Amino acid sequence: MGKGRSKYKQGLPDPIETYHPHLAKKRKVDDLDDAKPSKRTKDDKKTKTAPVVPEKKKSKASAPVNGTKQKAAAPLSAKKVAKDVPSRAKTNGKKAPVPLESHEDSEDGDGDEEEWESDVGDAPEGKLAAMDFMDSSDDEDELDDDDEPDLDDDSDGSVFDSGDEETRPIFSDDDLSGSEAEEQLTAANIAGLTRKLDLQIAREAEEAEAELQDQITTNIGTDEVKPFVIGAATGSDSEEEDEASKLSKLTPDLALLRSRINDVVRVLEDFSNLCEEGRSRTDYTEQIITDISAYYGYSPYLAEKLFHLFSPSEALSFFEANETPRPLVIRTNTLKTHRRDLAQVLINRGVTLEPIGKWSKVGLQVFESQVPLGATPEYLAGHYILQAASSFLPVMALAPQENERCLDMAAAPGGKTTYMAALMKNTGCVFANDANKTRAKGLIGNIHRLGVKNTIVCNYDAREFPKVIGGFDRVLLDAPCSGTGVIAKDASVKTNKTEKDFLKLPHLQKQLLLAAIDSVDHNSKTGGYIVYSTCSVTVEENEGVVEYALKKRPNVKLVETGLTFGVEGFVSFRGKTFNERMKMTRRYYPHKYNVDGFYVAKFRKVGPSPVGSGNAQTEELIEEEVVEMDVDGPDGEEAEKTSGAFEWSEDEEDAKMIEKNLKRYKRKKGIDPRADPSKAGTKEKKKEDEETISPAKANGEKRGKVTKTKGFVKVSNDKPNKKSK
Ligand SMILES: C[S@@+](CC[C@H](N)C(=O)[O-])C[C@H]1O[C@@H](n2cnc3c(N)ncnc32)[C@H](O)[C@@H]1O
Repeated sequence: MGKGRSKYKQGLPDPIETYHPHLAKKRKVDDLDDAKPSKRTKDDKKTKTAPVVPEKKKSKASAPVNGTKQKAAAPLSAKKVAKDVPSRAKTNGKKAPVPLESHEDSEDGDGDEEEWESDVGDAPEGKLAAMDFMDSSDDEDELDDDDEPDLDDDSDGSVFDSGDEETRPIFSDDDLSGSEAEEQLTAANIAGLTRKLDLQIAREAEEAEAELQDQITTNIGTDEVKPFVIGAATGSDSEEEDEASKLSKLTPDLALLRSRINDVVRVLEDFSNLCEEGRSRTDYTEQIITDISAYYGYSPYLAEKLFHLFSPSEALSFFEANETPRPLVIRTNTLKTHRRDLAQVLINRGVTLEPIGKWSKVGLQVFESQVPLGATPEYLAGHYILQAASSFLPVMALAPQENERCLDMAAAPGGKTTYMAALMKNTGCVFANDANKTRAKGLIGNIHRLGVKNTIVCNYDAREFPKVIGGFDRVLLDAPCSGTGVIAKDASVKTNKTEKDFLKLPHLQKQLLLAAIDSVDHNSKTGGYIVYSTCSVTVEENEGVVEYALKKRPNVKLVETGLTFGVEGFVSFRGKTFNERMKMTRRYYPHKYNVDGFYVAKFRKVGPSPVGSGNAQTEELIEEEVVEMDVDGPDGEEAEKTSGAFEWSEDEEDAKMIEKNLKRYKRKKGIDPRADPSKAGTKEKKKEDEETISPAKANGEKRGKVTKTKGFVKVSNDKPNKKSK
């Protein structure tokens, strides 16, 4: 059976709210087994026979576990371990060409097409033409400047959970003619869904059994047991032990490592009761970061950065979720078909699928398929695109309207551009830009295949906007990023992102965001919005960038994204305080929603950009302003003042506030505030902050007086706007 014909089963995704160490321990070893049958006996045996901690170690702090004394696993040097021994992540064979993996990728992520190509290679002869449409984004080109971040590292695609069994979503009103059709569809799908349910029930039974076994063998759940998890303070008790310790550094016992990770989580979450005498929280935290780094194969630097985003148990859920692929999702191209029709055709071809959830009317989650989805006649005809569910979100937040003029600043390979065009029903105009020429070619391929007719592709460094062209109604900046949200898809992120990347990328992102803001027409009758998104979960690439933009451009304000789910953005993080409105931004996590990690922020431009802005690349970055805020910490008075300075709590206060801030800004820049006749904010149109993001509604929304496609004319930035609409 060729790869393309393999079944790629997709279990029903379960959002994991909280990590249960005692459950996961067993599951983890099973995962290892699944991935590498040859390891099965060994690991399995170890889990069942080895105690959580070896019994030899003698220490006052050790507590009896199942009648034995616990022994701490030797502390491991993560770097050493990562170098010398196969980590858990490496042993699970994720890099092996597993059909499930290749099908998990989506077209709007880097390198996705490469994997699909191999599928097509195995497809029947007549379908080989599919390669023409799919060889678009396997290129690894970078921007010319060596010092620029690696532009091709961003794998933007990710996919979304369709929801749990109880709340199985139904097809939306717009694409179902009636309940009869739905019934037919469900009946046709029933075999696949039943199989899926059976698998889930079996898995739950297995987990329950594992939990029972676990409690028997380790006494986890018995509160009196204090885990002894950190190496003895005085060092080893014997030579024999030293040897054992050395050996374990070379060949870490994954089950033991795992066990210690679980134990440390327990300690950190109930520190006063479970901590060992003389050990600080920092000791435990350092230990768990070292262990996570070794167990999952992350650089210690990144493991630490990611660990601190969550509570200890949630962090573990996050790392765990990164070990499993997200579900495969396709987006119906409503320019060519309806979701119901597409679903029916694909079901007839042997595809098991269902709508991804009530929040989307165009997404279908695929559980199983008899055919390569990148080579069906419907695919070739552009009836759908393989697209991560999380990739829908920024476009839904942007909510482009018919006849508007929109810019997608970093567009290749075009998953979001083509969705924008579909929401706009091929009216108005979308400028789809990407700095990478080769990737831009892939963008053109997708645009053609999906029948998009309102889009102009261009190839600029987006920091050159709005010098290239400005005055847009809406701008999407799906920024190049570190990809810490898509580790399940690209495990190389675990080790190849350095501290330097987390300085360079935010710098670029800030420049791009300023350019995005400056490219929007604040006088737009229907729009005036900017959406910033990344497939990264780090604060410096998200809230840090947004905060910077708010400070640099007091003429924008954060507004609700309109997205119906997602965790609120941080208003404070490890001593940094952000604008209060930051909670309007949305964070998405794999362990929480079974989507790739993502971030979405929406701004409304309420006044003109500062005179003289217009080339974000050359504009000086005022990092100090952000740093200034940090020093006082979250509760500092100064921080309050600073953050409040750019905050609009009441709409009616906007005009005054904007004017004041603009004057202050101009004075700071040495510009006479009276030189600019435009009164910031006074012409602000009355608009709802909360936009409806339902694509159907977006498509059907009442429009202003905008008529046809606006011409490809240079509109000077924020000058009294005379462009013809
Ligand atoms: C996250 S991907 C975009 C994915 C795309 N929005 C989609 O949905 O298919 C980021 C893109 O930014 C592009 N890029 C990087 N630096 C850029 C720059 N300075 N100007 C414009 N595009 C840039 C990269 O080539 C890459 O295609």
